[in-house]
Amino acid sequence: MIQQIYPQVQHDYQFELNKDMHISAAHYIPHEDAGKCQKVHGHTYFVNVTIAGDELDDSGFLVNFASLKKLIHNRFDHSILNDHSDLFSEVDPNYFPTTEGVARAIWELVQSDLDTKDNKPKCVQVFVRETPTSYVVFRPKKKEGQE
Ligand SMILES: Nc1nc2c(c(=O)[nH]1)N=C([C@H](O)[C@H](O)COP(=O)(O)OP(=O)(O)OP(=O)(O)O)CN2
Ligand SMILES: [Zn+2]
Repeated sequence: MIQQIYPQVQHDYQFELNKDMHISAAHYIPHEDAGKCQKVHGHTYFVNVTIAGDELDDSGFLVNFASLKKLIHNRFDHSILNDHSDLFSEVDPNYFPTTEGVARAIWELVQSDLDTKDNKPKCVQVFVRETPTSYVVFRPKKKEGQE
C-alpha cells in the first residue's frame, strides 16, 4: 500500500485530486559530475500528481484517476528513462532525466492531456521521490494575469 506524506500546494480551486503511483525505471545522468549516477541504475520512483479545478466532467470526475495512471505509469514503468528522447536529452542538462527533469516531464505530459478537456483542470504539483532520502517537487509558474 502506498502511504506518503508530501507537500501541499496552495490554490483557490474548489476541487483537488491526488493520484499516487509507483514507477520502476532505470536511468543514468550523462554528466561526469553525476559520479556513480553516470552508470545505468534503477529506482522505484514514487510519483504523486495533484490536479485542481472548479468544473467536473460528464462523469462527475475532475479527471479520471485511471487515465492519469495510463498516461504516466504505462509510459514509464519498466523503461529506461534516457530512451524517451522526446522528453529527455543526452546533452542539455535542463532535459537530463534527473529527479527534477522527471518531475517536469511528468507535469508537461499531464498538463498537455488536461488541456484537451472541456473542464480545463490544472496540474498544480508533481512530486517525485527517487530514493528513500531524495525527492523533488515541481510546480508550474503562474502565467501573467492568472490567479
Ligand atoms: N539534485 C539531484 N541530485 C541528484 C540526483 C538528481 O536527480 N537530482 N540524482 C542522483 C542519482 O541519480 C541517485 O540515484 C540518487 O542519489 P542519492 O539521493 O544521493 O542516493 P543515495 O541512495 O546514494 O543517497 P543516501 O543519502 O545514501 O540515502 C544523485 N544526485
Ligand atoms: Zn538515479
